[in-house]
Amino acid sequence: MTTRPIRIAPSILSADFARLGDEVKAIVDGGADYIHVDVMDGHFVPNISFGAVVMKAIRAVTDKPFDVHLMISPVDAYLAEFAKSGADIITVHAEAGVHLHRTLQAIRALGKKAGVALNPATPVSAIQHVIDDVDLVLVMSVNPGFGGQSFIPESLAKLRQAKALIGGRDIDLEVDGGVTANNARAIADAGANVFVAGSSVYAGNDPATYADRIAAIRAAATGRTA
Ligand SMILES: O=C(CO)[C@H](O)[C@H](O)COP(=O)(O)O
Ligand SMILES: [Fe+2]
Repeated sequence: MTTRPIRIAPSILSADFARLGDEVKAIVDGGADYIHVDVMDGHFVPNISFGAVVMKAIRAVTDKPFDVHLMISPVDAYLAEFAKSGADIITVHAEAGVHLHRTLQAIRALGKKAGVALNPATPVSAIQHVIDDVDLVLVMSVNPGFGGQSFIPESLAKLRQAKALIGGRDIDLEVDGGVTANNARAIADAGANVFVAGSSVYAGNDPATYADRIAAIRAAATGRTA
């Protein structure tokens, strides 16, 4: 199991968008460590979500770090806008452009933490030569584009490989897709320390349930009983 602090990052993709500010506040009150913001362009992934304008509007609700997952290609032209609109961690996909090294440097030059995401079919070796240019590695455990999908079991082996590549570096290992209290222990054992959870936190959109769901994932990930 990882020795890095466990962070729970609920994805607002499954929030009730008609009450988005309240939904963000509710997960903060429920114990979220990060706010995971899924930006989809209808080109890199087959779905469109929202952009920097919406993210900026919810930035005022909390001081918690915004963990922004950009499923955009090409992405470089949008980095400054997301940085200015309140992102703390900006994660781009390794598959989204041919100049990944330049993109990661651009994120750091904006004063933000740089993350790199891997689709399920992309090998860990794709980021071997940029590992010293990132603050976070995101292993997609579903094909990106939609919330509510099932965790791909092969992701556990991939997380172990990513953890081995990270070694002793100061880099977070994030898992995204199909994360629940039932698989969080195995995921933590594979080396992840940042857990994105959309539908398993927001299902039913009842704010009264969020704290228990976040606590259950955290307890499973840390090996405690909820
Ligand atoms: O990046 C994503 C999808 O592309 C989402 O962050 C992810 O799917 C979270 O949703 P869920 O926990 O419901 O799987
Ligand atoms: Fe995501």
